[in-house]
Amino acid sequence: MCTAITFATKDHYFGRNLDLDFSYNETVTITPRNFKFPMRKVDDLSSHYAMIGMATVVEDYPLYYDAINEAGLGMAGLNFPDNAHYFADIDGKNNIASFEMIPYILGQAKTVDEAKKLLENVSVSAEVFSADFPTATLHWIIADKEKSIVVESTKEGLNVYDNPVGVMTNNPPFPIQMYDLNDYYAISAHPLEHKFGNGVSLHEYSRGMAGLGLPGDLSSKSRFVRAVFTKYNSMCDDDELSSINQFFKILGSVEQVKGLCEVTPGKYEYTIYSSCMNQDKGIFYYTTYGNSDIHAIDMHKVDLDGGKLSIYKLNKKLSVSYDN
Ligand SMILES: C[C@H](CCC(=O)NCCS(=O)(=O)O)[C@H]1CC[C@H]2[C@@H]3[C@H](O)C[C@@H]4C[C@H](O)CC[C@]4(C)[C@H]3C[C@H](O)[C@]12C
Repeated sequence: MCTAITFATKDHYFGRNLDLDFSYNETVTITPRNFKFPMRKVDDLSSHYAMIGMATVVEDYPLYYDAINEAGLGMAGLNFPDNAHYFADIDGKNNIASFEMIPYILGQAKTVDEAKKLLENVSVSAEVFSADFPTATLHWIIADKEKSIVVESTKEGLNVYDNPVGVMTNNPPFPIQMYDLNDYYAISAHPLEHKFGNGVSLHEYSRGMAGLGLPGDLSSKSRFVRAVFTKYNSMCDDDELSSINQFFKILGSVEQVKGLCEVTPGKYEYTIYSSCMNQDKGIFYYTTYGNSDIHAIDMHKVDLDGGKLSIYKLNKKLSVSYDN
């Protein structure tokens, strides 16, 4: 399972938790403007917006999980098992393989509206990257500095939904997630008057009781509600350090601790990494399960007119500052 969020203070931020039981050796990868993205069914992208994000690089091809481009548009793929459906090639459509979706959109669109325009003629093709990888069953969140959408390719075709809360997890399909927020209508971060009549003596014996009912488990429906509630009630200063610290705290409210979610006998899902991308500055921040220090890679520190990938290995080793 995974959770992606958008967040704004003075700048705009986009990122996700990647929850899985193993890693595909992902790295922070910068793709400059003149790196050639070979496309299977449409013209290769030989000149495009530069992007930075988390990717597994296979034979010099970055298979992105989440990224932003130099214009600040962000996109992330999250698991959408049983519901994701990819198609055989359709005449007259741009048939884009699921692993090509992030470069296809971020390479060519500066905003959500431009992404929507591109998506009008896209069919997600069932083409696999190689026999060595399973087909990723994904849906995508796309966000610029103002708004966000969700893209779901199901048996019915390609659905594009406005995402007013800027949060996405996994199943069920996005309209159901949004509808189910109704169930939590009354939850609040502020103390409430009880509604049991004047004669009943009730008191709040603990702080936080107005939030009773907020789901605490790790299912994707529960993480969706919890991330939306946490994002909208969280408060922080608007400088960069306060903002990224707060972003990781919000993701922390839905992170997965090893051992709590068994996916196959003896194998447990956990938050392998959390990412936070500054959409205004082109900086990719991340933490890993093993090392909660925040690491940063700035896309503008490399030659974005180049043609070669810049690849940064993740720092997964814990270090402790001893104060005496
Ligand atoms: C499984 C990952 C999403 C995390 C998630 O939602 N996990 C929950 C699992 S579940 O709901 O509980 O089943 C997704 C996100 C990005 C995906 C990867 C990226 O799409 C890049 C390549 C794409 C290739 O086609 C397949 C391997 C792959 C390297 C993908 C493997 C896997 O599907 C990833 C890592």
